[in-house]
Amino acid sequence: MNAVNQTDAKRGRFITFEGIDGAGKSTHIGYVTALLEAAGKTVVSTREPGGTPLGEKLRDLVLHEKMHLETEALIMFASRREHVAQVVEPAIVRGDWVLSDRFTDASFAYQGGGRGLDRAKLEALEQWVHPHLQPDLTLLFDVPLDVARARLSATRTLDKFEMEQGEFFARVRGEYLRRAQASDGRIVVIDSTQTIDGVRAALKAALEAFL
Ligand SMILES: Nc1ncnc2c1ncn2[C@@H]1O[C@H](COP(=O)(O)OP(=O)(O)OP(=O)(O)O)[C@@H](O)[C@H]1O
Ligand SMILES: Cc1cn([C@H]2C[C@H](O)[C@@H](COP(=O)(O)O)O2)c(=O)[nH]c1=O
Repeated sequence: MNAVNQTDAKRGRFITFEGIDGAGKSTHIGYVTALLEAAGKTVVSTREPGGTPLGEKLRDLVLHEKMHLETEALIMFASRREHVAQVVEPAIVRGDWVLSDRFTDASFAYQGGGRGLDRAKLEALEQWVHPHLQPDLTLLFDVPLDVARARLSATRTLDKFEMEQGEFFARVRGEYLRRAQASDGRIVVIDSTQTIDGVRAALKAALEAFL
C-alpha cells in the first residue's frame, strides 16, 4: 500500500519547507520538529536534493557542476525518485510526519521560474516521479532578495545557485508566490523578515491551524 491509499487515521503527514536561498527555512526545521513532537508525532527530517546516500551524491554534483538546465532538472527529479521511494513514502506509511527541506515546488521555482524551463516538462516529471504524492502542507519562507543575500553572505561559501544574480532570485521568488496563490491553502506564506521569535510565532499559528 502506498502513502496515498492509506486511511487518514493511520497515514503520517508530509510537510515541506521552501523559499529562496537565505530566506531562513532550515533555521526553523528544528523548531517545527519540537512542536510536532510535543503534539505526539514521530518526525523524520530530510532534504532535497539529497535525503538518501545516492541523493546526497547527486546533490553534490548538481550544486557544484555547470550543466544544461534540463540535466539539472532531471538530476533533481532523479534524487527525488530515490527519496520518495526510500524515505518519504515508507515514513508516511508508518504513520510518521516527514519534514523535507525543499521538494517539487523548488523545481518549479528554480528550474521553471529561475531558469525558464517549460512548466509542462516539469509537470510531466512530477507525474512520473510522484503521481500520487503531494505535500499536505508547505511553509514558504518569504523575504525580499536583499534580506536573503545579506543573511547568506554573512555565513557561508556560496554554491552554484547561491551565486546567481538578483534577477534570477526575483523570478524564483515570483514563481513561489504565484504557486502559493494558486495552491488552495496548501502553501502558507511565512513572513521571514521578522525576528526568529516572530517567525516561530507564525509557524506555531500555521501548525495549530493544520493539526
Ligand atoms: N528570522 C531571521 N532573522 C535573522 N536571521 C535569520 C532569520 N532566519 C534565519 N536567519 C539566519 O540567516 C542565515 C540563513 O538561514 P538558513 O540557513 O535557515 O536559510 P535557508 O533559507 O535554509 O537557506 P538555504 O536554502 O540557502 O540553505 C542563517 O545564518 C540564520 O541564522
Ligand atoms: C530541490 C531543489 C533544489 N534546488 C536548489 C535550491 C537551492 O539553491 C539548492 C538546495 O540547497 P538548500 O540547502 O536547500 O539551499 O538547490 C533546485 O534548484 N531545484 C530543486 O528541485
